[in-house]
Amino acid sequence: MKVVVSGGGTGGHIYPALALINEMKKEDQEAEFLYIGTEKGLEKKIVGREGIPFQSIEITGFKRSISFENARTIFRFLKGVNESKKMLKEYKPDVVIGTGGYVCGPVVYAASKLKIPTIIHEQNSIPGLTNKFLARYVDKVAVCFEEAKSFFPSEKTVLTGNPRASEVIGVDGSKGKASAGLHPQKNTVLIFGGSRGAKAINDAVLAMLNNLGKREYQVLYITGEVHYETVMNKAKKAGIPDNVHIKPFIHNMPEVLAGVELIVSRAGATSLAEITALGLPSILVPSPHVTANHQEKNARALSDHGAAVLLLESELNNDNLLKKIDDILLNQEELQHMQQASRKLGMPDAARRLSELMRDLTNK
Ligand SMILES: CC(=O)N[C@H]1[C@@H](OP(=O)(O)OP(=O)(O)OC[C@H]2O[C@@H](n3ccc(=O)[nH]c3=O)[C@H](O)[C@@H]2O)O[C@H](CO)[C@@H](O)[C@@H]1O
Repeated sequence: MKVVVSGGGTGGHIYPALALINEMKKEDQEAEFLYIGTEKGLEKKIVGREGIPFQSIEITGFKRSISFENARTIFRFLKGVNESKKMLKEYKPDVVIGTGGYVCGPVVYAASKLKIPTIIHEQNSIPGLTNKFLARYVDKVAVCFEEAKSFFPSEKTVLTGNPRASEVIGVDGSKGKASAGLHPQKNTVLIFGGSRGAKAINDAVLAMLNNLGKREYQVLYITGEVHYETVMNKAKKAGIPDNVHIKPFIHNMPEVLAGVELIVSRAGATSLAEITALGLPSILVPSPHVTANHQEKNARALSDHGAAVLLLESELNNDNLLKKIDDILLNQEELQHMQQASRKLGMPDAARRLSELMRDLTNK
């Protein structure tokens, strides 16, 4: 089977695509893949590391106001459709899947016009612009939240979950701890702001560095590549405690997640799929800068069930973040209670479900 995968911009769209590819490779060693992304998104670097053939098109997102830039975006979309058609005619895939981000717009649209079977995968509880646009052209829509179903035509929409959930299961967490230089036995809180980092979380962590140093537990703190230098300069001035480990980005996230006890993060849908698959408690600070405030809705799907504590960015500061970490990590009963609630929401067989949907569509 030949598969074209397209999705990009941020990790939340790329890692599910890679997890699906890994599952399909396990099921069918002959399966072949082509990833279509952009040069500018995180996908070029991340997909490149996996040794998956990668081709790029040029595309940008729509601005909310009518502008000259939008006219250029429409021009780039049409150009992207033509480029995609050429790539698809040459590669001749059996199926094309889009996992979100602007780039999959022209790729999946072109595939549907060429009558190639198409699927989109929507990770969030509220869909993004590109998937809303593509929904009418594709054969199937795979979603991860019950709530997302209402945005798509019911006859083609299927709840599969996020394939990245399957990827974190059965992984050796002690390897993750060792790779990050962490103590093997100490309880650990992992703090990160999605795949690109978040300034609001970084500011709160920098302000509590000193107090974190007084704790028995240890901290793995991921700043996001673009924030790393600034954070390190400030952290060095404040003094970095021995139990706090700071990194720009982590490439073996499944191993690391499997080794920690508590998460502090944004509420990106792919991170949440990983967290619930592992039954990890979390403190979620949804980004207020996303379409239709979808991260808050994602976060509430966990906090309403006692699996996570919701902390709005408007209320975030070093004192209440540290207190919430202490309340969970230093209270075994609360920790276990949240672990159970989180695990109940996990969909660890998502990769198989999505892969099955792809096969059904191609009859292979
Ligand atoms: C600002 C924005 O538009 N964010 C969106 C983006 O978030 P973002 O890209 O931040 O997505 P998620 O938090 O859902 O996923 C991040 C992914 O990156 C991985 N990771 C993260 C840090 C790291 O150092 N190493 C690493 O591998 C995580 O394990 C996870 O697999 O896509 C999500 C999924 O559609 C959406 O819900 C988010 O709203």
